[in-house]
Amino acid sequence: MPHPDAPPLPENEAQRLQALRRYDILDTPPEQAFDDLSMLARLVCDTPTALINLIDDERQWTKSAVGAEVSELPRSLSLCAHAILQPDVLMEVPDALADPRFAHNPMVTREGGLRFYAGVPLVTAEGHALGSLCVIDVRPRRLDDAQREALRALGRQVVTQLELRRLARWFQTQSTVDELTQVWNRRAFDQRLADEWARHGRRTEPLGLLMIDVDHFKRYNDELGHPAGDRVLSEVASVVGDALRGTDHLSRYGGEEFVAILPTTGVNGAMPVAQRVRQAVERHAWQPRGVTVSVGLASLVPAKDVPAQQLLERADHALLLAKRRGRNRVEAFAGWQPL
Ligand SMILES: Nc1nc2c(ncn2[C@@H]2O[C@H](COP(=O)(O)OP(=O)(O)OP(=O)(O)O)[C@@H](O)[C@H]2O)c(=O)[nH]1
Repeated sequence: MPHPDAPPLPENEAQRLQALRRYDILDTPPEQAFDDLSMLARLVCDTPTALINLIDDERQWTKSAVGAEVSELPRSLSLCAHAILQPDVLMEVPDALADPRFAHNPMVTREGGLRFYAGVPLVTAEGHALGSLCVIDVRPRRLDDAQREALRALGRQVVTQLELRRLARWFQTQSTVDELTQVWNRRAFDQRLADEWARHGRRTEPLGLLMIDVDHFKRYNDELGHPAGDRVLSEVASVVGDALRGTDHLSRYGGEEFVAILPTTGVNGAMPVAQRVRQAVERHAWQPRGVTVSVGLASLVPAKDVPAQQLLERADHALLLAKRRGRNRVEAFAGWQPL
C-alpha cells in the first residue's frame, strides 16, 4: 500500500527511471560542478539550503547538498517527487504547513522543518524529469521573478552537467574497451600494467601475467570465415573473463591474443588460474568445432630500473614454448630457452 500522502507517479515512470539509470550517477560521490551550481542557487535565492535531488524508484537521492547534510530520503517524503510531476513548471511552495500535500510530512512538521520550497525539474532532452534543483528555507516566503528565472537557468545547467558527465564517461569507455570482445584494449592494458608495475614495486610483491593465444586461429578463419572468427574471439574473451578472478584484468593484446594481469600473484598462484583458463576454453560448447588456447605465464617482483616490458617478454617466451610443445597447454617462464 502506498503511503496516503505519497506523491503520485509520473505517467512515463518506467521510461523515466530507465533514463535516470543511463546517467549512472546514483550513489556516486559529490562533484564540484554540481556543488557549484547548488551554491549559486542558494546565493541567488537567498536560502539557507540548496539541493540537487534525483528521484529513484523508492527514494530521493541527493547528488549535491549545500547548507544541509542529506543523502537520501524515502520517496514518499520527497517534495521533489511532486516537482517532477510537472516537468515544465517551477514548483514553489510558499508555506508547506499551509499546503495539504505537505502539511503532515515529517520533513515539514518536525522541529526546524522546512516551510518554503522551490524546485525546478531537471528535464532531459527527451522530456524526462530526473529530479530537481531546489532551494528550501525554514520560514515561509516567496521568490521574486528574477530569482525564479535564475533558478530555471541553473536547473538547465545541472542538466548540461549531467549530459557532459555522461559523454565523458562514454568517451572514456570507448577509448579503453575493445569493440569486438568488450574486454579492455591495448591502451588500457599498457596503462594498467605501468600502474601495477609501479605499485607492486613499491610493495615488493610479485605481479603475474598470462599471455593467452587462440590455437590455429588462422586455420579457423580461413576455413570458416572471418565473421565466424570474430565470434570465436568474442566468446573466448567471455569464457576467459569468467575463468579469471575478480581482481584480474583481462585485455585484448591484439589479433587473437589476450593478456591478463594478475595482481600480487607469483608463479605458483598463477598456474592454477592459467590452467583454469585453458580448461574453460577447451570445455566450452564450441560450434561447429572445438577451440583451444595456449597460455604463457610469468611473474616478477618489479625491481628498480627493470621495465615492465621484461614481464611481457617472459610471458611471451613461455607462450612460444607452449605453442612449440603442442598447444592447448600452459607453460611458465623458467629461464630463456632455445626455441
Ligand atoms: N576473425 C578475426 N581474425 C583475426 C583478427 N585479428 C587477427 N586475426 C587473425 O588471426 C590469425 C592469427 O594467425 P597466426 O598468428 O598465424 O596464428 P595461429 O593460426 O593462431 O597459429 P598459432 O598461434 O601458432 O596456434 C590471422 O589469420 C589473423 O588474420 C580479428 O579481429 N578477427
